[in-house]
Amino acid sequence: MTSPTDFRPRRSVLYMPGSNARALEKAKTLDADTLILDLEDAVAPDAKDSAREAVVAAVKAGGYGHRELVIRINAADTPWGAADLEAAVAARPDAILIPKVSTAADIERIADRVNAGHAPAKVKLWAMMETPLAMLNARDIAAAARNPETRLACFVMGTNDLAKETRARILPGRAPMMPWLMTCVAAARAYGLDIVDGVYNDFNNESGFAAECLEGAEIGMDGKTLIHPKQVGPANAAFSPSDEEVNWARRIIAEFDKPENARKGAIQVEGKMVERLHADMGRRLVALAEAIAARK
Ligand SMILES: CC(C)(COP(=O)(O)OP(=O)(O)OC[C@H]1O[C@@H](n2cnc3c(N)ncnc32)[C@H](O)[C@@H]1OP(=O)(O)O)[C@@H](O)C(=O)NCCC(=O)NCCSC(=O)C[C@H](O)C(=O)O
Ligand SMILES: [Mg+2]
Repeated sequence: MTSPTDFRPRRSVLYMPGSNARALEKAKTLDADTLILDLEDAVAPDAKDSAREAVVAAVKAGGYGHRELVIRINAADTPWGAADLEAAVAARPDAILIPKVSTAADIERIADRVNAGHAPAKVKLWAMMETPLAMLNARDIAAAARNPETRLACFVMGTNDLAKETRARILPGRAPMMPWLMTCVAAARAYGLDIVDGVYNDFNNESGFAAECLEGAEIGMDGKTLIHPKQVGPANAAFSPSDEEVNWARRIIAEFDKPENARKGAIQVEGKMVERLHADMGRRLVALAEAIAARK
């Protein structure tokens, strides 16, 4: 049986450059579920060291309320990777996001260093899925989560890097990317990971963004990574269960709870065939809705 505490909503996952003091402050007022304080691509090389200091200070100082805090570090093979990781471990965020993951060994190497730093178990590792090799190795990368010492908890799609590395185009409907998105959804679910969708760069295009959020929800994403505060509300709406869905789920659960249905695997509810798996899905949906409501 699930309970609301089993679900952490990750509908809106907002990136901000670690070098942008105003954004780090403003994020405390935004209704995002998760904040990614970025040290990687949003920060210019000259600003890497000061951004690292600012991000560590922000995480340690807190004030972000219910918002989950994630630090995205630079890759291990860059001049900043080692210092970023050490600083992130010391800051104790909810998660450290590793860019350009290509193999399970990439996760394991970082995990070894996080464990050596005696980070509490609550510090998870998230993996950016954004290289061609990661698409080919998605199952093996996700399977690393079978070992709790890897701390692996979530995939984050990096569609900009995927477009760069594969030369596939980012089009409305994302047909060229869909096989990779679905592969990563399947890999994540097979090993109990959450997964959040890639960013939508054209942040002033409200209808295009809404369509891509809907698409992400329909293919099974838990939420979407965002680049601008104006994307938070629409993402929260797109990835929240609707009242209609929650009420339907409650009706299915109630029918299966009736004594006369106790020994049945499939029943009719309001003219539709439902199975016990639909009651299981309904319980998850209700728990997610309750976790969202509890947040308010
Ligand atoms: C895109 C931006 C550079 C636009 O910034 P700006 O011109 O300042 O926008 P606005 O004037 O409209 O901003 C209005 C107010 O909102 C604050 N703001 C803006 N963006 C953020 C944010 N991300 N988080 C928090 N607050 C934000 C401004 O400070 C203004 O505040 P106020 O002073 O109160 O009016 C900018 O939005 C931006 O930098 N976005 C994030 C870019 C980023 O992080 N990119 C890297 C991650 S994406 C990526 O790497 C994906 C992946 O790896 C892949 O490969 O796909
Ligand atoms: Mg990227």
